[in-house]
Amino acid sequence: MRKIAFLGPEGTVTHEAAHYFFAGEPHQFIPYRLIADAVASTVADETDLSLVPIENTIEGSVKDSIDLLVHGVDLPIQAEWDYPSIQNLIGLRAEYITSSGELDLSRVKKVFSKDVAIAQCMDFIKKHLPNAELEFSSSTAAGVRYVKENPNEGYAAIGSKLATELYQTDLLAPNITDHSNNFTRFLLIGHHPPVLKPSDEMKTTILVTLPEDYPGALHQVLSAFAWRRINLTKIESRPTKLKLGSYYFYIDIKGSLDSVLLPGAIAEIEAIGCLVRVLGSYPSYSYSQRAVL
Ligand SMILES: O=C(O)C(=O)C[C@]1(C(=O)O)C=C[C@@H](O)C=C1
Repeated sequence: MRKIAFLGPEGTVTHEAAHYFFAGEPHQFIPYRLIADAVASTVADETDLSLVPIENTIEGSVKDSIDLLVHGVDLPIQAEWDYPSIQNLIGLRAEYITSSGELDLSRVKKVFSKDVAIAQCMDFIKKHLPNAELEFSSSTAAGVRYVKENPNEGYAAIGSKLATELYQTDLLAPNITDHSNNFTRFLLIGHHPPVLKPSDEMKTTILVTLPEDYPGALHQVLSAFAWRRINLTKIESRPTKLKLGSYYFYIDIKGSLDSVLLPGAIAEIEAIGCLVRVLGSYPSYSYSQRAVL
């Protein structure tokens, strides 16, 4: 049975996404306290693969995950998929019920959740939780578990429906993200390729470090893809962490590394002195597709 590492404890959005895409397959999902710990378990071969959030509709890139892929480890991307990130306000209902039987959210004193999840719900927080301090937890489910363990404090958490059930808490307000179309893209990384359904869409992710003192290098990189009509779906710069002002580019490309044109584009940008590292060439799945056979 394949072991899949994820950001725990049980009940995170990552855990929900893992269940959804591997439904019906006998996988063992193993929770870790941090994304870095999950990925380290895959590096150490204690788990076969790690599932990590990489990008969100509202918040953009999950920078910790990108930096891990780039600086921390050398694990190839095996697949990506999109999963709806539905956040809910969770707590112990009895704490917020007035004598007339109404739910009074102005009594919430503190809200716990992962930074990314709090950022996804800022409109709701501003409007409905005027007296709540915000406190980051290591994951959404860690926040929900903490609220359950600390009753009568006026605490609430932002997290998944799965966490509400697992930690026997109440849904104080469902679906509170700023936009209903809130998706998170997850990457499955590791050396052991999973058995997956073929997908109509393949993607390739590369890291490009530009040569120094080469004016217009980024323009040349982009034009190597443009004139071949290769579609870039994402380009993001991140610091190399080696020197102030030094960046690499994280580029998602539509298409497989086996396609006719992509190797030529990569060779062209290497020829001008760019360093290119391929992070993976893999199937991409939307929410309506499931990845297992
Ligand atoms: O904390 C969780 O529940 C996670 O799975 C992590 C994470 C993230 O950091 O992007 C994943 C998806 C959600 O958008 C919010 C949080």
